[in-house]
Amino acid sequence: MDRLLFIINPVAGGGRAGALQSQIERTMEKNKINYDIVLTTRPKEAITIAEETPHNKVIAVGGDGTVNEVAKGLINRGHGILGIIPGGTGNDLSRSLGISMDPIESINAIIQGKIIEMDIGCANGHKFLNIASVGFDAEVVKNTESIKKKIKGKVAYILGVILTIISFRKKKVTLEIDNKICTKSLLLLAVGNGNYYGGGMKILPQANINDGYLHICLIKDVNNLILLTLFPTIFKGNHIKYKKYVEIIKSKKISIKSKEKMYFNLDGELIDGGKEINFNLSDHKLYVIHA
Ligand SMILES: Nc1ncnc2c1ncn2[C@@H]1O[C@H](COP(=O)(O)OP(=O)(O)OP(=O)(O)O)[C@@H](O)[C@H]1O
Repeated sequence: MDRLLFIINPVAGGGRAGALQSQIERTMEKNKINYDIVLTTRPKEAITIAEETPHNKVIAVGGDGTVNEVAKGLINRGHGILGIIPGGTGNDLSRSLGISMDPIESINAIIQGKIIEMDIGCANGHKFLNIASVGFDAEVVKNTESIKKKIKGKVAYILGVILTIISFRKKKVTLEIDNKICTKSLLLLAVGNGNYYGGGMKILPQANINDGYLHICLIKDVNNLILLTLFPTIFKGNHIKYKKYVEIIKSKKISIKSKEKMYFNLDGELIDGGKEINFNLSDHKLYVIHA
């Protein structure tokens, strides 16, 4: 078996990922697997570590932020296999890959090493693995970022959602999906390969990480009362039953244009998209260890 590299973010999940180190060491030694461990010391360091290491299998131990950084390093490098031991707050990509939240099971999945070739999405040229979105939820990310400076954890997400419901203004946009053009008043547009975002919300229940399509959820302009009814149903993916407000599509290419500047959420990171955002699939794939 290849020598494994575990990149542990000691602050992810409020220290939960750091606490997994001894369990990883014990399991690797018991199974006589060669491994190395490195602990990140600052944000974004995992990108450089993954990009420059000679190890073929690189395991991210942390939350979605850590996983994205390790994936970015491997994509920049052009080869390598990503493994994940969930240790963060959200762990949305792990959920989409069916990786267990139980450390014993996720470490065992690394040892078994079943590999899947994962699609990589692009939004205005920025690569993403899980979900990119525009509208209400991108605004939630923006509001949650400022709240997180004062309050950590799930409470920050909940407060971010409440603040966004109060302040959000819906957007009139022009969409082009598979060469069909339409104008819509939009609450949100989510595009992706994974199913979950925002710490466990099943926004794209139909998405598949390796089917060669981008999956799209379009939620039309609704009033706050319907939004409050619809919102809780997203956690289990039941929002798709509300066909009057929710449209589910799959496509290879989609673009969104607006008269106003738009921000988009790219796997949890907020990016200025200008007045036009183009989504497509990259020609490259990422090898990932799954459950
Ligand atoms: N040693 C470190 N000190 C501070 N931040 C770090 C360190 N190492 C990595 N980071 C940063 O920690 C951030 C959060 O990591 P991650 O998403 O994996 O954990 P999380 O607990 O799920 O976080 P969040 O709740 O913010 O989503 C990442 O953006 C990463 O760049």
